[in-house]
Amino acid sequence: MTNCCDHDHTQKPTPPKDSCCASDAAPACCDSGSALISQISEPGAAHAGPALESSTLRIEQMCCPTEEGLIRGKLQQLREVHAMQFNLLNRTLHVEHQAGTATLIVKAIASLGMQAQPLAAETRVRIEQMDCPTEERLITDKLARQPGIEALQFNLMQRVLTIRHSPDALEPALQAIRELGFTPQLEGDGSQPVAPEPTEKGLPWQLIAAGVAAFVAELVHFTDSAPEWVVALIALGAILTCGLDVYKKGWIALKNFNLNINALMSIAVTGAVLIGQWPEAAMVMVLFAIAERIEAKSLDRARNAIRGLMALTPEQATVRQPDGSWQAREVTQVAIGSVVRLRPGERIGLDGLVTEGNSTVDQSPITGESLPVEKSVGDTLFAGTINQSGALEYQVSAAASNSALSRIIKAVEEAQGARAPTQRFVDRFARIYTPLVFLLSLAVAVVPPLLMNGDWFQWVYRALVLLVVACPCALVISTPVSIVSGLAAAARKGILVKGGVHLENGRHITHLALDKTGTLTHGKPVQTDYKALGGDADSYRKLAASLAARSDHPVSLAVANAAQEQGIAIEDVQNFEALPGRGVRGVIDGQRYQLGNHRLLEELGLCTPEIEAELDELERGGKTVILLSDERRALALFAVADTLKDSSREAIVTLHGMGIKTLMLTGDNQHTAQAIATQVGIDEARGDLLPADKLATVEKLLAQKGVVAMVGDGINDAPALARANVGFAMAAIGTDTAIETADVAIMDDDLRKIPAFIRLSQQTAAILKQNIVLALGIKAVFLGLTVSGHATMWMAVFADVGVSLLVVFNGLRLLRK
Ligand SMILES: Nc1ncnc2c1ncn2[C@@H]1O[C@H](COP(=O)(O)OP(=O)(O)OP(=O)(O)O)[C@@H](O)[C@H]1O
Ligand SMILES: [Cu+]
Repeated sequence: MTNCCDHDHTQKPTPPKDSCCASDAAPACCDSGSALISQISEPGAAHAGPALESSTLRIEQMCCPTEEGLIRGKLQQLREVHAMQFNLLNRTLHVEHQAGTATLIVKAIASLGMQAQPLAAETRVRIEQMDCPTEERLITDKLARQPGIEALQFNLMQRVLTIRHSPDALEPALQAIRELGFTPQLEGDGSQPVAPEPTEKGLPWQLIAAGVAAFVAELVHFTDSAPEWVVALIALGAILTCGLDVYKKGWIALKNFNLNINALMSIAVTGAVLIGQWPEAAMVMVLFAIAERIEAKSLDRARNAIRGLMALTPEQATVRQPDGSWQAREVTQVAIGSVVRLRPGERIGLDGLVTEGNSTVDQSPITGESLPVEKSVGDTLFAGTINQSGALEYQVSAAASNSALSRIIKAVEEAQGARAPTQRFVDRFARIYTPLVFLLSLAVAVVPPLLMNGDWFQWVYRALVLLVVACPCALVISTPVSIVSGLAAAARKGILVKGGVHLENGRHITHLALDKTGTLTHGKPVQTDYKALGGDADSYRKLAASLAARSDHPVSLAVANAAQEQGIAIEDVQNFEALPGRGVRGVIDGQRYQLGNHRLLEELGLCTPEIEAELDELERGGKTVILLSDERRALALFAVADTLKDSSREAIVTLHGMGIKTLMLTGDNQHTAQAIATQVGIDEARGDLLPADKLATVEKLLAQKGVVAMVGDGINDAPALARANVGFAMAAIGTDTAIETADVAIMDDDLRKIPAFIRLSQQTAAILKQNIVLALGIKAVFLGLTVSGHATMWMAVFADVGVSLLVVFNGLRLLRK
């Protein structure tokens, strides 16, 4: 049988080749700065009760922001739509909406003359009773036979099952889950923080009473102070007090031909009763119940490590009322656009833009970087961070459920659901292991008495002990606990890892390709040289500034800023166009001008040897040069220089120490690229690359059997990032594109987080290995002890519990890394 959970759930989006925004011949609407993915959310609907569903629609005709605007406007009018996320690169739209309203949305889009094809609906179902891997197996088997179910993704940590299904397959699936004795609940808005419910498994008094009863039964039996039927009665009381639930679950599993721990325990305890071992049966059941409880408790700790971040946002914010007074409001009730006041030292409740005041903010809860960041009018604030010295006022830019922090938490929780390779291995192993041990114990019970004249009682007893040993719980739980702890530890450092796979792959990285602008450098170049190539220097400067002011490319920004500082007024530009990888062009006063790099000048056929010599000298100094030209000749040149981040050098040294080869990929020219590469100590520099060339370079490295990671800013590097084995996005905080497209999002712009991530990946791998060896080793020892008759049943339960706890605590160690 093919199990739908064996798929790799972390497939990267591969952008279609003909996408208009990724190709070099991009239309004017697709300047390099325009985000390919954007998100909105309706403030009011964020905490409304009804169950939500999310659908991914593919809209072929949607390839430019204009169509996005159209659809956005239309869907915003629908009350059923809660949030939408456009991905122009893949031409998909991800909508969160009220359950069952997908067709309504498709119709609304059709009314705009566009066809929306539902890829699949995704529903998050919370199943409180699902907290052991064995239950997951039960559900997988049952649902795999249902039509219309495309994929299942279990997150045992959150007890959430995400079902990808065709629109009408949800109800039958829920019904099937109910038949297994579970109560599925449709999850509301997944981004809303839900207080984790405490795990209650049989009230403690029941456990205590059962424990006392089991102990008394053992005592009475041992001292022979009452007839055997009294012992049996007390033991039965103990078994029923704490074991009914186990029997119920065990029965459901058996009915579905599944041997989970509950089924094994039920058989073992029943078997012990049948051969008259009453006190032992009671003891085993009590120990098992206690073990389950402890294990659930420690799993809660891992489960809450992420939610703990959520606790960072205060519940209230001080909001300005229409009459100008200030009042404390629940953050979930604050609408986008409201103005909020912050006292010094106060935690920030919502994302927003500063409208008044100056202060510093401790952003470490999100970025892991404790150095305070200066904030003044126009700067972005993030929910969960801490205002320090001054008072601030800010305008709310996102609903509480859609803040950067909420999205980070949501992404990490989703990452937990995706199976890491080790976990897939362990799951497959457990699937063979349990039936195998079950068969072995059958053989142990039957073969020696029949063929070797063994004692029936003795061998049946040994077989029952084996059944207890057969429980794979410790093995199965060890992996997710370690991975989740690793993900949480990373999140605390400001590294958002989008799946256990990446955490496992990180340590294998052999090559790291780095983007230059904004990754190695600050991405804020400053104009250093200006030279008119004959003619009117002042008017050329004005023309260049007018063109540059229209672009948000860092090189243009540098030229525009320099002009502004010198008080140069800018002129109107018609037919403005961005030429990706080259520059910009437009018409001023009826004359066409271009402002761009050497490549552009060559393509226009306006380059001369004199210009080339000029360029050569500036570029060797690590400067980037762009030229202003009209239809006939180059008019002026502008050189800008970017500064290296202090952290870049250190990060590269550490990476080299780890044996990783570094390679710089940039759209800038080869000379500048080489100059900067030498400054930071990078192995190799490749310049003059168009976005498609970056992708090709990554592919070439992949073909050479390297494990290639790429780090970039996630906008024009998106295709290369997606193609690399591990794609890192820098400075991801606040940009949806980066969080969406990257495998690993670095919240601030500190390159040293990459070696930190690799180290964490190594530590996680070590702990995974230890756990598997521990779990299997102790089982093997017990297998031997049992068959040779040295182990009792309660010792087996004890060992089983012991290993489970051991691997869980070993996994939780990662939280402290
Ligand atoms: N809008 C623009 N304004 C001015 N120059 C531009 C513009 N777009 C591209 N250029 C020129 O083309 C070169 C390549 O641009 P591209 O955006 O591909 O890479 P980059 O951002 O400079 O570098 P990196 O690839 O490291 O991010 C730039 O260095 C710049 O000289
Ligand atoms: Cu040239």
